[in-house]
Amino acid sequence: MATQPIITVNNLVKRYADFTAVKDISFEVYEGEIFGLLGPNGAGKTTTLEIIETLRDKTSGSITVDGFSIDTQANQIKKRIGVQLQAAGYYPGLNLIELMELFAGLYGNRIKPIEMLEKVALTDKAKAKYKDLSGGQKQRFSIATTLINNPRIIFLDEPTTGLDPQARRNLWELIRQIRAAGTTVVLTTHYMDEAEELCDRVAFIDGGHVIGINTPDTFIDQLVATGFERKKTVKQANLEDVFINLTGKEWRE
Ligand SMILES: Nc1ncnc2c1ncn2[C@@H]1O[C@H](COP(=O)(O)OP(=O)(O)OP(=O)(O)O)[C@@H](O)[C@H]1O
Repeated sequence: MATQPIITVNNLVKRYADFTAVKDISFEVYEGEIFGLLGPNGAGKTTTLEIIETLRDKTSGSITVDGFSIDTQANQIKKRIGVQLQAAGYYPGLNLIELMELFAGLYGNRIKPIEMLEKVALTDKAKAKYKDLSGGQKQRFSIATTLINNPRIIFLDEPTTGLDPQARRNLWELIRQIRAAGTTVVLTTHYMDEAEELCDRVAFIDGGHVIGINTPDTFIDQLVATGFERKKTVKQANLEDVFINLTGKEWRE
């Protein structure tokens, strides 16, 4: 695993009126990794992501993305990152191919929409409207839109929330494929099994502070070394294993 930083956040602070949501946080994301931002509701994850994505102003601190400063080179950063567009921007009258063409036009990029849909296994829905997709398909389409500008880094905010077990696992595979194709992935999630399975490193954010940053394995080993013992599981499987065993691993939508 390369440890070349592609995102560097130094002493980031974000105040909303008299409330400080992000309190002097610093971290690096390495090129080629899947990096998770974890933490309770309201911890400051989305605020931090949106500042890095150039969608929100910071109060103070410095950020570089792929070598470009957010203060002076935001346009360069925008060209190099992929951000999930809000579903509200998905014009209801257009099908997936037409939406892809529209977004590509906004980026000034020439892409083959069908190839983008192929990347996320949605070619058979090419003529469908976004509103008619299942939850998993909507997430995949949304991820496809992040890839239009062939970005160096993509940002995914809770990409598997609300998905069934098959769709979650298949989305993990899709995210791994995107990483394998050379794109760095930064995501937030409230699912710790997802972070453990998918992320190379995670940062825990709480109350606007980074309270820990490491690989999932190192965090777990450190906790175990303190004498922590999980209540012993006597069962060799859990209900999710039953679910997958009964209903299979394929996309179900
Ligand atoms: N535009 C805003 N104006 C005022 N306060 C805001 C604004 N946006 C976010 N906040 C506050 O900043 C804090 C951090 O919010 P943020 O959305 O970054 O948290 P989060 O970690 O992403 O939470 P969640 O896990 O619930 O998505 C919260 O207390 C939130 O209410």
